[in-house]
Amino acid sequence: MTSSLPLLPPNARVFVAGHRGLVGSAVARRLTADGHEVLTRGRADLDLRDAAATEAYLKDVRPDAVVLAAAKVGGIMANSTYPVQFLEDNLKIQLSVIGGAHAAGVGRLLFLGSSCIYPKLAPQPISEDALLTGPLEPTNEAYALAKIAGIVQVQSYRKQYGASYISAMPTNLYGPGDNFDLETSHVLPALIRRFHEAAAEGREEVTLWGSGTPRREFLHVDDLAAACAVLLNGYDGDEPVNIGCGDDLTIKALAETVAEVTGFRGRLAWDTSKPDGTPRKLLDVTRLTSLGWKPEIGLRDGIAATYRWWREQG
Ligand SMILES: NC(=O)C1=CN([C@@H]2O[C@H](COP(=O)(O)OP(=O)(O)OC[C@H]3O[C@@H](n4cnc5c(N)ncnc54)[C@H](OP(=O)(O)O)[C@@H]3O)[C@@H](O)[C@H]2O)C=CC1
Ligand SMILES: C[C@H]1O[C@H](OP(=O)(O)OP(=O)(O)OC[C@H]2O[C@@H](n3cnc4c(=O)[nH]c(N)nc43)[C@H](O)[C@@H]2O)[C@@H](O)[C@@H](O)C1=O
Repeated sequence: MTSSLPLLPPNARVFVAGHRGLVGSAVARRLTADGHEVLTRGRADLDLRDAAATEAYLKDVRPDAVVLAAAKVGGIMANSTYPVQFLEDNLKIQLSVIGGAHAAGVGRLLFLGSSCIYPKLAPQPISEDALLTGPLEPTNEAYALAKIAGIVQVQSYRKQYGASYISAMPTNLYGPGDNFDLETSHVLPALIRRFHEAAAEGREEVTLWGSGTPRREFLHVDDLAAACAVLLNGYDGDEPVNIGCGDDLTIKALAETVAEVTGFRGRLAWDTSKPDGTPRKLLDVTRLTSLGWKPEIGLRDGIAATYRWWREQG
């Protein structure tokens, strides 16, 4: 269901959970630019796995809306190495924040899931109704199940209490504020770092994970934040909404683009002892684009801007 009314009032007070992360920081920038007041709380002051503390905080500040961008997040190796934390931390954060928002009378909430919630071999591009139609990708099953529970939690608050809570499923994201740790990061920041360091050290070969054949769709986080604003203002339906750019490429093609941007001229090698993950997960974004959103940052420009940002961090 869509609405012609702005579902988020002007100058709304919005609690962005996870405001220091890739997504939360971009959403906070966007909402601030749109004239809203962004409320934040660092993890040292509020561990969002603590349901009582989270509810007390939300009852104290009583925001008009909540964006749930706090989560235990990581790339393929982190997901497959630490399934306990990816399952339990995410379930706890979701129970605390979504339940706490309802207890505090918060009228509007946006929950962020991920494209990995869909079956490993879902038909491409993946539409929202592919959810729960087949087995999940094993490297991120624990994380995906936690996120699926979050979607059902949102739908349950809608059904039982009429809450105006919604879910969005972003594709692979990148941009300023990303995690560049080689063990835990997603592929795009890992490639930027690997190629930058190899070029700086004059190395002739860089080894990447897997076979290079899986396909991924990448969206700049500022485009994601714009999509979140569109959804907060104009979408109030039970079904999650996919957020992606509508185009994908192989990891090998991504690597060639990142190598070009970072000035690495050497060879690529592939460590096939590392997992490939799902072969493809291109999202069908018809539902979102029908609300008037479209991506504005092309992949090469986005990678170049992210590379500049990362170098500026020292
Ligand atoms: N990155 C991606 O490619 C994609 C991300 N998403 C979704 O977007 C959302 C945000 O991801 P992203 O920004 O990339 O992740 P980040 O790791 O960059 O940010 C996560 C944020 O959550 C906070 N956080 C984690 N655990 C707790 C806790 N127990 N208490 C308080 N704060 C906590 C972190 O705090 P601190 O800074 O203190 O660590 C951090 O600010 C997630 O739901 C993720 O599933 C979906 C698809 C793709
Ligand atoms: C957003 C999404 O992110 C994760 O799923 P993923 O897309 O499979 O993750 P990824 O970005 O880590 O890898 C993408 C591809 O790239 C290859 N690859 C090559 N070289 C490196 C490398 O150096 N690092 C990494 N991380 N990957 C590499 C890697 O082998 C894989 O084939 C899940 O957390 C999932 O839960 C989720 O939601």
